[in-house]
Amino acid sequence: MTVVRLREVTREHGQVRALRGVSLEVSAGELVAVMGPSGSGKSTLLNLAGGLDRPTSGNVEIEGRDLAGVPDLAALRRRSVGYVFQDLNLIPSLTAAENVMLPRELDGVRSRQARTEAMTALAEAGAEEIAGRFPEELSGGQRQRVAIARALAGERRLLLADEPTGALDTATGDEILRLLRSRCDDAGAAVLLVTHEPRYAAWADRVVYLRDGLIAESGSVRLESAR
Ligand SMILES: Nc1ncnc2c1ncn2[C@@H]1O[C@H](COP(=O)(O)OP(=O)(O)OP(=O)(O)O)[C@@H](O)[C@H]1O
Repeated sequence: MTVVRLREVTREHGQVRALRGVSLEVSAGELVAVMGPSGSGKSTLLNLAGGLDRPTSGNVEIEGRDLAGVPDLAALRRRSVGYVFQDLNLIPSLTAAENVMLPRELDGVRSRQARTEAMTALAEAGAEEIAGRFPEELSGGQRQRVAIARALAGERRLLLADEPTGALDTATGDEILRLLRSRCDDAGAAVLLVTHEPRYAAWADRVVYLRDGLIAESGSVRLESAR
């Protein structure tokens, strides 16, 4: 089953053509790595795939729904899409658990259930013991785990991760990749992962290389030895 489908998507910012006609499908259970030089359009692609931005032309479907026809994109995003971006957007006045709960509560999930889900997701991300702490009390790696937990809570079908391993050490980066991978394998999520690191791309089923806003190359990987 296709979870996200982009058809001939372009995105222009004035004179800048960030994407120039990209078609891509990611199925349930599939992890696709997006690589390419700085400015090649990787973040733009992720933003469009998750409905955070709209294409100049072409269309994007999430779970069979064309986003152009969705009246409440924010609700669809909260329900179906988990994001882990580099600036993690954790809310400083909320604890780790409350940060994870917030999108679920906005979506109408009762507080008690949202908390249970948050604790499960934090445990999965290896961050259970910091549930009650505030972002400023956490290390970079711990904040990253909270952001991952927030993306995982509520069993969203599409996970978008823009360099989620950022400045983390290799062991923590590997752990995060293992987590994303198991979401694909065990829960049937579709994952789009932007990374500069071949080490992490090796966890993907497929790697898409962007260059100047176009897919320059696409191929399957299964470098078992890297895992
Ligand atoms: N809001 C914007 N306004 C103007 N230009 C933009 C905007 N967003 C992106 N661009 C331009 O679109 C192109 C693609 O940017 P994008 O951030 O998608 O690339 P990237 O591959 O993710 O880069 P990096 O690896 O540095 O994050 C770049 O030339 C960038 O300057």
